[in-house]
Amino acid sequence: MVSILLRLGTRGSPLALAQARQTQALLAGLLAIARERIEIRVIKTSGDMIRDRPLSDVGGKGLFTKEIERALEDGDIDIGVHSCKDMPTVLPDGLMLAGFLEREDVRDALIAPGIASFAELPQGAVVGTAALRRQAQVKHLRPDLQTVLFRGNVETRLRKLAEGQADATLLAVAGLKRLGLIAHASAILSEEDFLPAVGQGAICLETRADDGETNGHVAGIDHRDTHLAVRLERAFLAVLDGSCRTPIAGHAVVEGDAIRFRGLILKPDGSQVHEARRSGSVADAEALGRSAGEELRALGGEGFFAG
Ligand SMILES: NCc1[nH]cc(CCC(=O)O)c1CC(=O)O
Repeated sequence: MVSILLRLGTRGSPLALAQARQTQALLAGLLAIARERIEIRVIKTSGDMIRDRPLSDVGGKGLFTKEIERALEDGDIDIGVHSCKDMPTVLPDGLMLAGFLEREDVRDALIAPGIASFAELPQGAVVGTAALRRQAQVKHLRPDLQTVLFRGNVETRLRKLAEGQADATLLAVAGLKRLGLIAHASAILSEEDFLPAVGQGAICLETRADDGETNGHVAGIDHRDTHLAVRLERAFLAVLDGSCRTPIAGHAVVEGDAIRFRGLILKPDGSQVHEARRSGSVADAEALGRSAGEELRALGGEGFFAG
């Protein structure tokens, strides 16, 4: 009988399971641990159960992570596998993000049957999206388009589109690829027009800070460039997300020891956008992120920030 060495906790959605299997394969491959010694445990989160409201109305961040973090704290699992995009900027005491898997494509895709590009969407077309960021970006580029709430996992949104609940939807390329559904994409949207959410396309591995053995394993599969980029992006987000109830986008790219970043805040109706850019050394990644966040916080002004 093989005794379990590592227990991975993940949501039960098909995407979350694909991410856990990818983590399991990397741990098995890079660390030469038998796959049977790495267990995947499915943990339902409140985000999976609340289906009918925008996540921003029910407390937003943390809904996909809280129950997994509790299992980590209770010692029921050793590693929480999360979409980095769904991860709050402040973690519970005693937990840490020990590593990141190599990032997938960070961009958003347009799914619109019979249409080949965003520009081709007819006047007044209806775009289904759950993310405030995507809604604001759609409205910024095309004030004539309508947006409707489109929640649920990737498969649910594709079904709603097929049922005619909207003319188009936007989904992360990363999720579509991991699910083998990228063929549904009508077009990949440019980062210039649709800057992704902080952490988009990256998988992060959360552990107990004092679990040296597990942290050693995770360090062995950690992807350096993804780790540095996401650290910058999350430092940027941390400056803004406490005070700012407005759409935020940001993406950092590492090249050797250099890192560059572009971040945005938008009004939810897309009528106004503020941008910050930074470049520097990877040694300063988090400081660069914070300073970009502070620049936007200072620019924000009326309409961007909650009282
Ligand atoms: N907000 C839901 C969510 N969280 C992570 C992904 C997949 C993309 C990723 O790994 O960043 C998605 C779906 C989507 O935005 O299309």
